[in-house]
Amino acid sequence: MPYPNLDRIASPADLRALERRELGSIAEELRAFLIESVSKTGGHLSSNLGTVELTIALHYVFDTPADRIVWDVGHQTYGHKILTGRREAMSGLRHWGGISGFPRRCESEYDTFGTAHSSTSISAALGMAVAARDRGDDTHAIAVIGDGAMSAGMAFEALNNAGDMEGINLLVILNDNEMSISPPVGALTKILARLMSGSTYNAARRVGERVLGVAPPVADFARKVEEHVKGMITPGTLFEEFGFRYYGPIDGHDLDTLIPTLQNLKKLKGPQFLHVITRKGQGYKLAEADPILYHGVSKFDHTAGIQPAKGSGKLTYTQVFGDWLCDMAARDPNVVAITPAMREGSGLVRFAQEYPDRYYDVGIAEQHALTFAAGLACEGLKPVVAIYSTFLQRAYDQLIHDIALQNLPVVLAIDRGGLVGADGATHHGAFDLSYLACLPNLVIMAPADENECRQMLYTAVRHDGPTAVRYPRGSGSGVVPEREMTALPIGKGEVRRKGSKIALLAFGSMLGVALEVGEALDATVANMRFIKPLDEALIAQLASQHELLVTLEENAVIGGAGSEVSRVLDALPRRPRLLRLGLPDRFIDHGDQAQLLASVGLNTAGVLSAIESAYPSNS
Ligand SMILES: Cc1ncc(C[n+]2csc(CCOP(=O)(O)OP(=O)(O)O)c2C)c(N)n1
Ligand SMILES: CC(=O)[C@@H](O)[C@H](O)COP(=O)(O)O
Ligand SMILES: [Mg+2]
Repeated sequence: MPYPNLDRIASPADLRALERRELGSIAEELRAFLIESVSKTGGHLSSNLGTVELTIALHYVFDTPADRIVWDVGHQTYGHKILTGRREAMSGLRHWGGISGFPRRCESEYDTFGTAHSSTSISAALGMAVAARDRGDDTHAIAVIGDGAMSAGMAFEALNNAGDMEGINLLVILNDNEMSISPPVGALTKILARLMSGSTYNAARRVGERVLGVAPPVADFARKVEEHVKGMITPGTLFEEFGFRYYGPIDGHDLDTLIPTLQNLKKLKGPQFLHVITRKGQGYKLAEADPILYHGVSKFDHTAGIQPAKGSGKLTYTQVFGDWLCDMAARDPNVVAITPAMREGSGLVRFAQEYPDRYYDVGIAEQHALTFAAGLACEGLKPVVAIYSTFLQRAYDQLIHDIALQNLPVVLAIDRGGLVGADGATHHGAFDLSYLACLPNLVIMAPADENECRQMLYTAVRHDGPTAVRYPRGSGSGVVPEREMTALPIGKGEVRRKGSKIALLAFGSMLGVALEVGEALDATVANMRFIKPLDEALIAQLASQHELLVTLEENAVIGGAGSEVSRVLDALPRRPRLLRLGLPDRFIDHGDQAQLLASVGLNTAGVLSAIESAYPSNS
């Protein structure tokens, strides 16, 4: 499809050289390009369609990159990437060697701050605004944050800090589309809904029209907005109480409102808060109708839209978890489930429908999710927190201080353990075994197949103390879980293949590779199952019978399961050689999961070659 207007934009400077009336056609083409491009690469679609006009308006009004735009989460930055010289690169979005799906400082000077985990934008923009003030320059820092991301404690910590700051050019733009990935939850959602409901929104729009229609000088703008918006329309909004001047809500798809509003706000000093209303999926009917389905997509035909998956016949680990949870809830009325805003991704849709009174979506609030679970556990409930490995990083102190230290029976169902693929470095579950293994009281399991996942979850819920079951993104080898649930003996692994000289100790997802390597080398293969407590007796037995032990894990090699095996070996009278294989000490980019595993040597060929180097066949 031709994009004659977009073709003229190689950078925001080209955009700023245009007449305002020309921007409408840029928006139209940008939106069409986004749909075409994302349908070929996959990626986050709904949020990007919703921020087309806002992106154009920001780069048109502000002097980027000197003025800093910090995009919260950053999943809505495709338009920004296209307008900042990366249109060609969109064909490699989220693919091996291609550009990231999130802003990255190393990718462009316009990417002022790396994001992907939510709710960091106000803090980062505040830091930039304070630095600019202290340098004595007049640049602006703008945080663009969604209504979902706004629910996190960190966003409010930043507001609290910023609202008390003198002389800063900070603008927070709340991009309110009344959606997180799924519908937003909590009291803030209700406050925002009140701000934009019926008479308030319409009255605000009329104020905007009057004020902007006469293009008043800035002081007049500020005074009128204060009189009308503050005095008449939204007395004492939450954000004003935090020390911000609140403006809006305004229509985030109307360039004729957005641009003069931003131009006026640019002239004001101090913390400003602009409430913008957008629609997730705007301009693509299918995404407007189902913004959840189009939040994050694989390649699809954009004319036909996303079709029901044909299905590989294999269950994903997420589905295994979701099915287990429903079965478990049917058996045990004390089981409750918690998600920090990841209902779909964590496999909780069915549970939410079948057990609405036992389902808690707490918003993007991982820290709270864990402490909330701890409170429930204190009262005899059996909370299961469904959480991605990468987002659990947010709640580390809560895990230590509120759960592990008090030995509370909270089950962590940790999804996306290991390399996740296209989301890349920000989202890989690369560290959980390292940061969990050092915690007293915690039992940590990693299933080697789908049935083991179900049985481990059951083992976890039966255990009277904190537990973690860590499983990867996607499906396993296709093992169908048994309906029967049987608790595993805690801290016991199993030998899956007997060989000689070399023993492979596989943790979780690495068992398949270990078995292939075992066949090739006639090596012993153990499915270790537990990272904590480790099966020390099994390790001692393998140590006594083999010359080389090889640990395999899809986790940072530093501090992971292999390190724990090493500690066990230290205590033995005879210590065989140990080769620890896992993720290297660097951040790993985006790409296809199998490609990424191969790139770090965690496929069969890579493991064979590492063993050959460490223990040449003739040695
Ligand atoms: C700390 C953290 N938790 C969860 C997520 C997963 N996540 C990505 S986008 C998103 C929804 C964000 O909603 P909002 O900020 O309103 O943006 P929208 O998708 O509506 O554009 C969530 C929960 C995340 N990126 N970071
Ligand atoms: C931006 C973000 O954090 C989520 O949308 C994430 O990309 C979802 O990942 P999954 O596709 O693995 O559920
Ligand atoms: Mg939103």
